[in-house]
Amino acid sequence: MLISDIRVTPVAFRDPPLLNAAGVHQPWALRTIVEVRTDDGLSGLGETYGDLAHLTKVRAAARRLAGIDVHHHHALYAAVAQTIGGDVVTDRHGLTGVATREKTLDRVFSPFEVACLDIRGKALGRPVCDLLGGPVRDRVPYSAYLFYKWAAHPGEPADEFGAALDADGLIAQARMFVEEYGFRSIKLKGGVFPPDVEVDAVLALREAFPDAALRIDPNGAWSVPTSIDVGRKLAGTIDYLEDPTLGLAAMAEVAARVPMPLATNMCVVTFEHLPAAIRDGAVGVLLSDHHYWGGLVRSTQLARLCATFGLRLSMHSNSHLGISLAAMTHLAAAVPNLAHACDTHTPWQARQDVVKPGALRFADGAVPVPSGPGLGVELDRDALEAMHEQYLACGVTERDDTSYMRTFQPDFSPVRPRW
Ligand SMILES: O=C([O-])C(=O)C[C@H](O)[C@@H](O)C(=O)[O-]
Repeated sequence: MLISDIRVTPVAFRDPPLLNAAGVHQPWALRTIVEVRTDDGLSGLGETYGDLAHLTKVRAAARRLAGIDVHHHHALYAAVAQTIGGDVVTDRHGLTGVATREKTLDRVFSPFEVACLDIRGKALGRPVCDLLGGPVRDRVPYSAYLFYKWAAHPGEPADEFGAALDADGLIAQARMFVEEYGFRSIKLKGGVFPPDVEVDAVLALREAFPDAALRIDPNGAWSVPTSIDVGRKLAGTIDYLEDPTLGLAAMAEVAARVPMPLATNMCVVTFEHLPAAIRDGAVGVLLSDHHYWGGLVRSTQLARLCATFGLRLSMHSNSHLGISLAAMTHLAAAVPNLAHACDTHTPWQARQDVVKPGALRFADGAVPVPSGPGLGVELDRDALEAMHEQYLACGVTERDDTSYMRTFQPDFSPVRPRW
């Protein structure tokens, strides 16, 4: 089963005006859809980030992968590595060289790996989770993801979500998602308003949803003292405090002084970051994400390392479509030590998708693992074309707007803590 052809299609879809520590979501979210075809007529799907810098790397890699056997994960990884180059630079977390290169490589490799697993599953007539060790759960719990939100992007008509700029607005937003999707876990994207306002919002959510698992994530917007203060005020209220502050050293300082574990998708984003994080006790919960941990197989390896070193595991998400939701669900189904409901942006994004409806649905806050072969989702080619047209027309693409990219890539950092 040799790769014969790869099609890379950037798409854009409407994104509501969600507020976070780095600013506001743009009217358009960008993604890249990867279709891998083999010489024996099978095809598989992958999905990844859509900013121009990343898309350019994905396109360059796609040109080099013809002739590789879809079973040969290591050969695929090596071929993608050749297209990435070997720049050694310091990343924003002060870690050098290998980590930065590996981070780029893993991000570019991921959609190709997922597409190859989709093909291998289809060839065997088995779901992708069977290729990852088999399911340990047949439905994957997800979390409602609350954002402070403006009613509409400037100049645009109001959307169906409405505004949420205070505790009452967030509670209404949570009710909407809990009623429609059955979520039992709720995450608040914070770092927008003064910390005490956000503490009060979380306490209000606790009162409104006494049985829900709660978490808050300000994406590093708080100083060490503020993070400690917030952590202490939320003792007994949240399951974990996600990325309260920036960098491993600051996280370790906070972790030693708050009663709940700290979680991250910002200061541990590649395997090279793990030793120092474990040594310093900076993190208690790791948010995995196959889009940047190098695909599904490497994410199961990460899960094993977390089990070995006593880190709990949750799952991060960015604005995404159904191919990613399917991949996330297969991965989560096959990871025994996943301890928390996974993040997803689907409720914000489900109005338009590149996959045909039906295979993915939420029931009681969870997505049943698709049972069809491979990822179990089918490309809607008309929708793909329409969303590609939107990409060409939306104007974000030519700017390669990095502030836009920062909002959607998992390890963006505000320059310094804001509060
Ligand atoms: O930690 C997180 O959940 C994220 O970084 C996810 C997104 O980037 C989120 O902040 C967003 O959508 O703006």
